[in-house]
Amino acid sequence: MSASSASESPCRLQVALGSRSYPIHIGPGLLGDPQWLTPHLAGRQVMIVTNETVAPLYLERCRAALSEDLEVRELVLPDGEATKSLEQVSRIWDALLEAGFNRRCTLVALGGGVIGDMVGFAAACYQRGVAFVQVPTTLLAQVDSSVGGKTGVNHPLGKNMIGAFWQPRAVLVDTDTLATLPERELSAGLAEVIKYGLIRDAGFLAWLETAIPSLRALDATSLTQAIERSCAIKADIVAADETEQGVRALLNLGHTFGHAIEAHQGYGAWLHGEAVGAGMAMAAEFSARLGWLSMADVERVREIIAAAGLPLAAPAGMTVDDFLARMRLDKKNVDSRLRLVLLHALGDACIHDDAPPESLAAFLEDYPRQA
Ligand SMILES: NC(=O)c1ccc[n+]([C@@H]2O[C@H](COP(=O)([O-])OP(=O)(O)OC[C@H]3O[C@@H](n4cnc5c(N)ncnc54)[C@H](O)[C@@H]3O)[C@@H](O)[C@H]2O)c1
Ligand SMILES: O=C(O)C(=O)C[C@@H](O)[C@H](O)[C@H](O)COP(=O)(O)O
Ligand SMILES: [Zn+2]
Repeated sequence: MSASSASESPCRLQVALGSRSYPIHIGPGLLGDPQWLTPHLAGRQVMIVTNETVAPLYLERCRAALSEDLEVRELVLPDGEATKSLEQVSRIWDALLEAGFNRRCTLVALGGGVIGDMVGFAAACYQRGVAFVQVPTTLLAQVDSSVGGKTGVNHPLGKNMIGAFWQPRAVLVDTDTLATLPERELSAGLAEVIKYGLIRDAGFLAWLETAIPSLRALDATSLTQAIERSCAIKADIVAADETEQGVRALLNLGHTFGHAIEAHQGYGAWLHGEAVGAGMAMAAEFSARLGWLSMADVERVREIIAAAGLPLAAPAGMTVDDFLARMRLDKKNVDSRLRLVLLHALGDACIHDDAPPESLAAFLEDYPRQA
């Protein structure tokens, strides 16, 4: 993407949560410009937390947006989904205490969803809760993880099992950062973009069917359109149901299967977006088995997932029991009833806890595995 003037006015969305709200700013050149970050600082103590891949690319630019009179610290964590752990979150708490940071400090999460989820959780717990700002640098984080306040870490037995709902003060999406994103990570981000079309917006899905090549080619206009529409849908759903008592669970389309794949394969072997891509193909096909979706619609789902460069088949060797054991731990489940997000049409998702267990087991048995 081309860098443009930071004075260009970015898109501004709002996440409205009862009496509170926070902005999502989307545009090029936000990172190095003080006008976006400074208004959201709680006090003078600021800690930028990033990782070893993002630091050499963007830490200096982010640091430059903070004036000299602030007390700024930096913490660079290791990279990777396997590091999304309590151990790394503890390092954030250690650094905050060693710096003598108090309740008026602000954490800045500079990076992808792994950094955002961990920094948000560190902020939720430090001295019972401090301010944080999301500065997402992957497509996935810009369209999904930076918005909505789900924070946390993985457990060997399941994804995001330890965490808290803790909302950021603001989300600053600098679209210029996508220029350095590896192709595989861009595809992973597209999984969550496609998800929004599938659950809420058939028109957006139809647009994506034609726009996937330009999105994969990093066309700035198409990317900005996709990010804005994705964030608007997510902001709307989170505003309606902040803590996932109902409609927010729709954002989990493909995740019941996807999280099982990620945990079973070992965190990082499959990217989150890849697992969600295959998981959405599985959810579409299971919806068709139960008679809720036509095979023509399933084919459209499979085509767009494949066009985005995402896998369709489940991992080789992952058995029905491997799936079911992980799926039984899913956070959406109520008592012992397994809940799934399924499609009734493209653009219309529903939460189901009534799928016959024997149909699910038979479906998992039949679903194609990678060679
Ligand atoms: N909280 C939520 O609502 C939510 C939503 C979706 C996903 N998630 C979580 O987010 C995580 C996945 O996020 P992700 O896909 O961003 O993964 P990630 O954070 O691991 O980032 C992907 C890779 O890209 C690198 N990177 C980041 N920005 C870059 C840039 N601009 N240029 C080059 N490289 C860059 C990272 O260092 C990493 O290697 C998962 O843990 C998932 O569970 C959370
Ligand atoms: O924001 C949400 O709500 C989501 O479900 C978004 C998902 O894309 C994301 O992967 C989320 O972290 C999954 O949440 P979980 O509660 O299933 O762990
Ligand atoms: Zn997700």
